[in-house]
Amino acid sequence: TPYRVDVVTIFPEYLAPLRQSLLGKAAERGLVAIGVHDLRRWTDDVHRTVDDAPYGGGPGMVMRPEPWARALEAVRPPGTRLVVPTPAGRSFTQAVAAEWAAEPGLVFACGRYEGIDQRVADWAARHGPVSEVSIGDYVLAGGESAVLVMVEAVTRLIPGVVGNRESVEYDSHADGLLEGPSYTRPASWRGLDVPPVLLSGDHAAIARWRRAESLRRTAARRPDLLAALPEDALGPADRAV
Ligand SMILES: N#Cc1c(-c2ccc3cc[nH]c3c2)n[nH]c1N
Repeated sequence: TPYRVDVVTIFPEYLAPLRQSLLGKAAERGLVAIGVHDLRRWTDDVHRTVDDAPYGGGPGMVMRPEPWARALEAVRPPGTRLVVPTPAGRSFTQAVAAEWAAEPGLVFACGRYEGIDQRVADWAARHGPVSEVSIGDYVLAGGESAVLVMVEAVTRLIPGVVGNRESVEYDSHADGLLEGPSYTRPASWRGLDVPPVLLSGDHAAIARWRRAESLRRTAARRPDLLAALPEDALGPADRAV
């Protein structure tokens, strides 16, 4: 059975890229099934109202709970994880993507305005797991871009979606570190040469070099990742770096 992704949004056309390329092919091959649903389908007034003023005052509008509850009752298979993108969420990481890729599917609730009435997530938690997550420390105008990011990160981990399995395992963040630099032909280009070890054919030396480059780059660009590594992640050879 395909990995099922459903997205509820007031901008369904924003999710059109989900039908392109990698994901489009995976959908054609029956590995992934994607549904995009317009929240306004579940409104009950002639104006198809989805928002209202915030209790307690403050700027902007808040998304009303009732259309969301009707939409999720129609779209969400019981027990399926509901993902709510929000700048106030827990961090979405490669580890979270891997966890979700092992589940049967996901339902995404895309907020707009100042967000969705909190009672929607609270109510939804009675019918299955709910994850309020953020894709980074910057502010977007809505959840749709975050959904595109998370759907890509999760579905590429589903077996068969990415042809070359190895490229998934050797990703940055797959082992908690950043991947090192990559090179291809020509060996010398505009006065810049490929590191000789990569042309040596000595696979043990190449593996050592790549590990050292990965550690060096991680220490330089993301020391937070290095600090977060489990105790036994760095071997004796790594300490030499
Ligand atoms: N995920 C995530 C987000 C958002 C986000 C998510 C949903 C809404 C709804 C209105 N504004 C939003 C911003 N901003 N920055 C992130 N990393």
